[in-house]
Amino acid sequence: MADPLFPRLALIGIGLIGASIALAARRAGVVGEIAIHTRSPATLKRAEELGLGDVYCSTAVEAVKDADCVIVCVPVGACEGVAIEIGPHLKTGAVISDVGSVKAAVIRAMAPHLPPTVHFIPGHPLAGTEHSGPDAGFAELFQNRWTVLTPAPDVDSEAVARFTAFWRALGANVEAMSAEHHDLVLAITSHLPHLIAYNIVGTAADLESGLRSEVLKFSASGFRDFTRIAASDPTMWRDVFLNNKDAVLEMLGRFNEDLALLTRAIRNGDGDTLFDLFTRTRAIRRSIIAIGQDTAAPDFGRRDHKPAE
Ligand SMILES: NC(=O)c1ccc[n+]([C@@H]2O[C@H](COP(=O)([O-])OP(=O)(O)OC[C@H]3O[C@@H](n4cnc5c(N)ncnc54)[C@H](O)[C@@H]3O)[C@@H](O)[C@H]2O)c1
Ligand SMILES: O=C(O)C(=O)C[C@]1(C(=O)O)C=C[C@@H](O)C=C1
Repeated sequence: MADPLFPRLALIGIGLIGASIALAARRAGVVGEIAIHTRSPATLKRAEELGLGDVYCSTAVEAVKDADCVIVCVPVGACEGVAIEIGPHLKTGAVISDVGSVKAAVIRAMAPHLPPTVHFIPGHPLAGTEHSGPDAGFAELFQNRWTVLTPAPDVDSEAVARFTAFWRALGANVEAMSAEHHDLVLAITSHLPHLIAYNIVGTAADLESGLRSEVLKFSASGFRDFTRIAASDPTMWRDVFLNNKDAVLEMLGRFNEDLALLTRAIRNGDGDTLFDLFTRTRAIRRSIIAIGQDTAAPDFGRRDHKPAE
């Protein structure tokens, strides 16, 4: 059997994403030993019961010792604390990454605490569900989905190639781009949709009780899809909005302008405006399905969007 890409992989945080990485990496045979640390002892015990790793560590320092690759799988707001803790204990030449849904803020928070002897390759798998915790993980999560990497331009290309190969072995398609571009694209494709879902479900929940019970009773349609998204982890999404503020506000501004136009069209009985928009959006959905990416990333076509080595 070929040598593993990383003899020791350390996962810090073992929820939906950490557990899915553990299962997928094990199945792909790309790692030797998997060391796991997570904040709560109960979750660490559960990870052990599920057989997600080989070594279960009560501290992050213990988990990263001699690790060739460390992936931090915690909420965005917890990344800085983890970097402070593990920074002095990282193996020379190790790849250090994360899976945070926001990139620029995570890089600002982590980079100052990492030694120059490691290769920092931030990442974001564009795959997930509304579930969290280690029981939610599954090996197929990354299959045919995008993972975006946002290494600084001067990061060692061999390390980037090795980490790209790791994600590809987990079934992902890999793209590299700048952290700022990532954050702008994800603001419209992921963060705003979640904000809209949280808001519409909140609006329904605030209706007077008679109407609210009707909403719940008849929610077998579009509203139900929103409730799935709005069931996503509150800590994770609080951190996303606190850490991608500018890009989300930019997209929210555009969204509100477009919503005002639709509001006016409805008030004025302007059916053409409504029909034209709905025709355009239906075509977008059909083109996404036609290229077989209804579960993958949208078009990132911009100058700083380049395939990973
Ligand atoms: N859920 C998704 O759909 C999704 C998709 C892609 C990326 N992400 C990103 O992945 C990261 C993890 O998300 P998740 O869905 O796996 O969350 P999760 O809640 O399922 O798991 C997070 C884990 O991190 C642990 N943790 C929290 N703070 C910690 C700390 N300081 N030290 C050690 N462990 C700590 C928690 O105990 C938990 O086990 C987030 O940054 C999120 O933005 C999530
Ligand atoms: O499918 C879902 O439930 C998701 O919300 C996954 C989703 C997304 O918005 O597409 C959520 C956040 C992540 O950062 C990446 C993926």
